[in-house]
Amino acid sequence: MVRFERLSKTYPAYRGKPGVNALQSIDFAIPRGSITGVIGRSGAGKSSLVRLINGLEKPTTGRVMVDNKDISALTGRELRLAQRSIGMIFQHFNLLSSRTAADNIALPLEIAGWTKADIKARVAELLALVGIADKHDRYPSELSGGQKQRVGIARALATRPSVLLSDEATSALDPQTTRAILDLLANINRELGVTIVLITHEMSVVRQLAKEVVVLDAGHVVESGHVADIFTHPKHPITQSFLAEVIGDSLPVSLASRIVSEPSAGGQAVIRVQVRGAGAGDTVVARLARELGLDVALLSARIDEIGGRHVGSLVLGVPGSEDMQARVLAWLSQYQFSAERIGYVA
Ligand SMILES: Nc1ncnc2c1ncn2[C@@H]1O[C@H](COP(=O)(O)OP(=O)(O)OP(=O)(O)O)[C@@H](O)[C@H]1O
Repeated sequence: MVRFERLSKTYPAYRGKPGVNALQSIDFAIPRGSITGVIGRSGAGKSSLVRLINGLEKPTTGRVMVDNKDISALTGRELRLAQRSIGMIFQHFNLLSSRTAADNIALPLEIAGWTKADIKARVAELLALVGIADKHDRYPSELSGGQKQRVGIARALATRPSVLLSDEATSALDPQTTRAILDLLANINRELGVTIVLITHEMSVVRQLAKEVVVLDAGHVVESGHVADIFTHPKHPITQSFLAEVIGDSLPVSLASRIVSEPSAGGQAVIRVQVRGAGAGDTVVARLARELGLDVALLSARIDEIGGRHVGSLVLGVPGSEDMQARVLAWLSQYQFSAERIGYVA
């Protein structure tokens, strides 16, 4: 497990540039064997957090515990030994171009002083684990992005770490390859019990893989918890904006271009309804139409299922008077739907 205890990190002023409070009052634990997403925008402090976990940076105050060892207090040989229990994968893979896939994977084992025979057996095992046994003798330039990341994952797991840090590991990959790599990480977590810390700026990555999520903004943890809870009840505006990106709260262009701010005779009000909860969106349109005796149009809908709960939004076209629209909003609010009128269409 990884635990941050009242941690802060300040980079001192340098050559006329002011000091930076990169992380402040960081206090949370990443449970052993979990897959935890750490999400934040550029500059939120994600890379600083990674460097603190693997001991490349020292905290200004507080400490980082990895497997009950205070990594921030270790130096020299002790630190290098502790770092063997923390594997790391990177956005740009960081493979040595002069070494084959097998030799890249062997590198940490050579550094750890394994025998040639042990290295050979372990490398074969790792290549099979990541699904590229046939790429043993290939150089990085002969591999696709996904295959390079598989080599990166095998190398990170070589010394049997208890924690795997993934720093934007799928950011350079296409969506299909991203999914395959995230599936591989899920299998590794399940089979080896490795704790995975997913550092990312993409909520879609968190949604696919993580069970827990920590939202970082300007050096602070602004929200954390189970992914399904955060997706269904995001509290902080930064979390809401991440969610809007993945659950498609933005309107289709064809609809957005028709929306105007003033009603017109015979037109409809456009009402957006947030859907957050178990099966919440299933019957809302039918019930609304039936109970209020109204022809409600479904202009757009996007609903995902996350952790067994429905998350997304419906955009309804509601005909009739101001008074009728107010009744619709009141009806939705009575059933705990968050809804707003975003304009009108003719
Ligand atoms: N070595 C350093 N010296 C001075 N300031 C730094 C250093 N590293 C990071 N910072 C500053 O600390 C803050 C947090 O940076 P960090 O790289 O941890 O964020 P990030 O979330 O990883 O961003 P990105 O996704 O862009 O890499 C930023 O304001 C950054 O400019």
